[in-house]
Amino acid sequence: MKIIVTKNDIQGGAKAFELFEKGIKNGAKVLGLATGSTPEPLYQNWVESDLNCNNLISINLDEYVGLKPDDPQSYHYFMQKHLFDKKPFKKTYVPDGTASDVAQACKDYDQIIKDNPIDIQLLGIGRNGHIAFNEPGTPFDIGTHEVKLTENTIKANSRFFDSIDDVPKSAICMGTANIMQSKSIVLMAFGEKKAHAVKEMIEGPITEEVPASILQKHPDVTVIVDEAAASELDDKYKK
Ligand SMILES: N[C@@H]1[C@@H](O)[C@H](O)[C@@H](COP(=O)(O)O)O[C@@H]1O
Repeated sequence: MKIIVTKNDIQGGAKAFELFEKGIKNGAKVLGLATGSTPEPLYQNWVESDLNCNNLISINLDEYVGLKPDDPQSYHYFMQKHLFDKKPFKKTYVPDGTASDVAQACKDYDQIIKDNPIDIQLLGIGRNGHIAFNEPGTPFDIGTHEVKLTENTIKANSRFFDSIDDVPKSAICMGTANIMQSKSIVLMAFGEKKAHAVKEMIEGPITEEVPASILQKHPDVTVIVDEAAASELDDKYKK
């Protein structure tokens, strides 16, 4: 894993954008994209840039079950607002949280990923080490699936909702196996609340209890962390 430590999230977002821009200029066509507060500085750099996205395909990691695309808390809405409205892509995919047959929607999403292998996958990380919504204990070898969100995640994500009761209880999300098939991965983490998860991901054992730890096995991962998120890391990673 390549670790880049930046002063803060603004610099981290700029660095992540540099990596995406370079990758796209070198031929990356399919991007795996993520939501949450972490990628916002990246998307801000993106929309302010002159990067043309007309030939790009995006495949998002996850979506809440039950939220319509025009629901302001949905990940569809987030992506439109932060990126796609300002930078139109050739095609964008986000899991269908309103599908009547969720199992079929998951299979369809696996097929989309198979047909469009991801060149660069963007990830954030949850405080418990989750990636996308792959919670601790999720098998490493599964594809897109419906996941019941843990109380920790519901609590952490309730900051985006009026009340904790409004947070959906489940989501459709790419599996760890889908993520590991991406050619390259850029993971961003900012703030001291992520410091422990970052340490476990990089220095801890590879275990399904820390979903992000599987990334130690991927040949091309860049981790962009600010000083706060890097604070628990061994000094040798901070150079
Ligand atoms: N499904 C998302 C993840 O993809 C994201 O990485 C995580 C962290 O969110 P944030 O970046 O807001 O800390 O939150 C959610 O659970």
